Amino acid sequence: MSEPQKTKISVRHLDFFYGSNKALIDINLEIPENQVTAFIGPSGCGKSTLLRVFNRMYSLYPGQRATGEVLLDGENILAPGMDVNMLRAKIGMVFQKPTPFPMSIYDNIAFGIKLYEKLRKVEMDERVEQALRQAALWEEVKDKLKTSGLGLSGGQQQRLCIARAVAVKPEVILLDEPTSALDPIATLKIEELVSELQKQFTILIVTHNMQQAGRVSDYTAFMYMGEMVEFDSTHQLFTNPGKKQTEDYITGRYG
Ligand SMILES: Nc1ncnc2c1ncn2[C@@H]1O[C@H](COP(=O)(O)OP(=O)(O)OP(=O)(O)O)[C@@H](O)[C@H]1O
Repeated sequence: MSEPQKTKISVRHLDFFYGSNKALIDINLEIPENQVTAFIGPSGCGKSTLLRVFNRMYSLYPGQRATGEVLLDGENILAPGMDVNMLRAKIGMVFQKPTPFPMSIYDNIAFGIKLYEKLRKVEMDERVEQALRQAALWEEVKDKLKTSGLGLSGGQQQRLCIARAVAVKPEVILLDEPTSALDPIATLKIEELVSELQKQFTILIVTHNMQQAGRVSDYTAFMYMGEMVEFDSTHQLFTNPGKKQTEDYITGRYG
């Protein structure tokens, strides 16, 4: 039943440094397209650092650097000539804490679109609606689009951030522990949404929660102390891990 997966992102011999501190060590990884890949591992193992490499978020900070290659559809995004703004249009990100802008629900979505496209009012209205529908938020907010995004509940705010990310039509969405600040019901909604969005996007999710990785992801990467210990289908990794370190972690022996 399984067809060969097309690779969306290839990571080759990636090292990452915070100043002289090496936080990622020779990471190699092939991330399949239109699948959900989860990154798990104990606190400090480098999950968020790796995620932030994929949209060059780190290059905003002096002293942080990555070496090696990260190929997005074959193009090295670490190359010095890479257009970082274009890259961030292709690779959107949602953070752990919901971070709506202090503006209306409508403008939260329109803001990002305006950075990349010039749309007429009707087109913009359509795009905002489409993004909110994709984030399963439209029905809850359609009558209050002009009110502040900050007035929404935490779970709604996180879906607004997801809407904001999908509105610019990215190819990849990075989710950095997107449910850790949410209650179980809001968490479930985001998890359902991830499954839905995977039809259109390649999704990478960092999570502390192994049950969540098991529920939402097709592939799982287990990291430990800056190294990629094991990468496999989620089913295989959780039922028959190839490495003792993975087994110890998923059976709760450390972490
Ligand atoms: N801004 C920074 N400056 C220096 N070192 C950092 C910085 N951010 C992270 N590190 C270090 O890099 C390593 C990896 O951190 P990272 O946040 O990627 O881990 P993580 O697996 O995402 O952890 P957690 O699950 O706790 O969020 C850790 O040793 C951390 O101390």
